[in-house]
Amino acid sequence: MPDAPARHGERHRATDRRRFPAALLFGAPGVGKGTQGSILARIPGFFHLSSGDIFRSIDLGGEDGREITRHISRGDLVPDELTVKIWRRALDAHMFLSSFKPREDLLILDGIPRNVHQAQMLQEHVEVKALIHLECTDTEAMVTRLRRRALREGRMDDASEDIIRHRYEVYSRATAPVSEFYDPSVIHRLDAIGSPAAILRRVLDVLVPIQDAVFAAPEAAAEGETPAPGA
Ligand SMILES: Nc1ncnc2c1ncn2[C@@H]1O[C@H](COP(=O)(O)OP(=O)(O)O)[C@@H](O)[C@H]1O
Repeated sequence: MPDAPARHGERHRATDRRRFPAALLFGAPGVGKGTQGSILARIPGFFHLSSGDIFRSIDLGGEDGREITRHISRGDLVPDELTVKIWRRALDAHMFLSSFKPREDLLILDGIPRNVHQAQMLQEHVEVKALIHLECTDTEAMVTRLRRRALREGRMDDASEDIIRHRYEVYSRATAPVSEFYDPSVIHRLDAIGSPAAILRRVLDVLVPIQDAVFAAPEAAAEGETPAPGA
């Protein structure tokens, strides 16, 4: 059941205390996380949840929507408490509608966690089995890609080159350290240069064995695997 809405600023306490096995799609803006995520979303057994997509689907006229817009339009991160609250609400809604089926689907998170504090907050909700770091050293190529995406999709976070460059600065300062939060055994660094299919193959090489291991024992998956720390 979806949780009762937590007030803004309150720590979100999920009523469903399961920790869902998850893989993180990680990397700089424009590196292709969303492309891989949307392909994975079409494969049975994966459930892709993008924090950016969640924010873009929120009613911009409401209180949360106005605050989110303020941060996104500057290329800044949305505050952690609000981010995790809304992310968890979206996850609960998908579970309620059975678009996310915890017994069958490996959760693929895209765009979250975006700093170490979010990584700590998410520990209560997910068990990170893999962090897939899509790497591309050609920042200029990615900036060009984002400018094209802005024209195509009208995204406010890519509206100007200044905002895009600010997003890179936020990535290097706040997001890149997230990969050090996790055990090195779960980190997979993949070359993000290549066709979507070539990169998909690299991503699946990591994810398929994890999916097999997590869902091989149906009763373990049915229990939602590991209880949250302190549960
Ligand atoms: N986990 C998060 N924490 C804070 N802000 C976020 C988070 N995810 C997305 N955002 C906000 O939404 C914007 C767009 O995110 P996203 O769609 O993931 O961008 P990209 O795919 O280019 O990396 C970010 O620049 C940020 O302002």
